[in-house]
Amino acid sequence: MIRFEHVGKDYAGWTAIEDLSLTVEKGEFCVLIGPSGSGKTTTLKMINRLIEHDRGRILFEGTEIRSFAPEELRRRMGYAIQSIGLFPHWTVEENIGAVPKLLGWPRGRIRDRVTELLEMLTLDPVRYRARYPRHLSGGEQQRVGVARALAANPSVLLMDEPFGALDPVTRDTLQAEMLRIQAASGTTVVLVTHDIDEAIRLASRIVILDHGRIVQSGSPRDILAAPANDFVADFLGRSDRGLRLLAAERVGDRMRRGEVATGEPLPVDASLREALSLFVARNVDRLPVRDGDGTPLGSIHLADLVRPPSSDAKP
Ligand SMILES: Nc1ncnc2c1ncn2[C@@H]1O[C@H](COP(=O)(O)OP(=O)(O)OP(=O)(O)O)[C@@H](O)[C@H]1O
Repeated sequence: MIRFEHVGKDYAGWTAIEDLSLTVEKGEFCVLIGPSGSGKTTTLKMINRLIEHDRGRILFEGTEIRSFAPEELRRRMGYAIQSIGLFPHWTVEENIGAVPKLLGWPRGRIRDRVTELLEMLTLDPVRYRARYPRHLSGGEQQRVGVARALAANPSVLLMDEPFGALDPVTRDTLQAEMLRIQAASGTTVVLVTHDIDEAIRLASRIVILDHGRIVQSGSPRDILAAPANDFVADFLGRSDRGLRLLAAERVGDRMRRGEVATGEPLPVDASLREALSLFVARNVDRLPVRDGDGTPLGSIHLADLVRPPSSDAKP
C-alpha cells in the first residue's frame, strides 16, 4: 500500500531522515513512535507530500507519489492532526463534508455521512452539526478532525497525535472507536504518537525511530518480548515491560475454553493487563470470560498470564 525505499530528507543541509525503508501493507495499523525530533512527523508528511522527500522513492499502491498531484493524494488519504486544523468559519458539517464536497458527492449523501460520523464519534448530530469550531471543546474539535479525515472513506488514514489533547477517558473511548472503525473498514492507518501504551493498544506494527532511522519494527508483542537494543528497552520502560507485554495480549489468547468459573465475567477482548488488575482487585485467581454478547466462553486463571500462549486458544 505504502512503500518507502531508501528515503532521505534534509533540512538546510542537516539530515532528518536517513535511508528509511518501510512497507505498510493494506489494512495494517502502523504506529510510528520515537523520541522528540526522531523524524516521525516528517515521515508521515512525506506520504501525502506535505513534505517532499529528497532521496529514494515513496510508492502509493505501487505508483511513485510524485506521479500524483498533491491534491489528489490528499483527497485519497485522510489526515488528522493534534492541532486539528478545522476551518474556523465553517460549521462542523461543512468541515466534515469538505472532501466529499470536493469529490462531488450529492448534498444528501454528504449530510447522511456527516450524521453517521458524528454518531460514531459520540457527538449528537442535532446539537453539533451547525456549530462553529470555536464553540466546541478541544476534545470535541479533535473528534471532528478525526471525522473529517474519515469522511470520504479514504484507503489510507494518516494521523499525527490525533488523541494528544484529550483527557484519559475520552482518549480511551476514541482509541477503542478507532480500532473498531479500522477493523470494520480495513483502512490502512499510519499514526504518530509519543505514547507507548497507545502504540501497544492500537498498532498491528510499531516502528521505532531514532535520529531519522528505524531502530526496530514489529508487532507490539514481538518488540516487547525482544527489544533490539538498550535504546528500545529503555524506550519501552524497563520496569513496565512485563505489564506492557500483558497489555499487548488479549484474554482470548490464553483462556480455557468451556471451563466454568464464578463471578463477574471478563470480556474476551480485554487485555491480559486488565485481567491482572481484576485478579488483584477482586482477590481471586480465576475469572469467567464472555464474548461481546455476554455468552460465557470459558475462564482464565492468574497462572495463565505467565503461561506461554497455546496455539489452539484463539477466540
Ligand atoms: N522545516 C524544518 N526546518 C528545519 N528543521 C526541521 C524542520 N522540520 C523538522 N525539522 C527537524 O527535523 C527533525 C525531525 O522533526 P520531526 O518533526 O519529523 O520529528 P518528530 O519525531 O515528529 O518530533 P516530535 O515528536 O517532537 O514532534 C527535528 O530535529 C526537527 O527540528
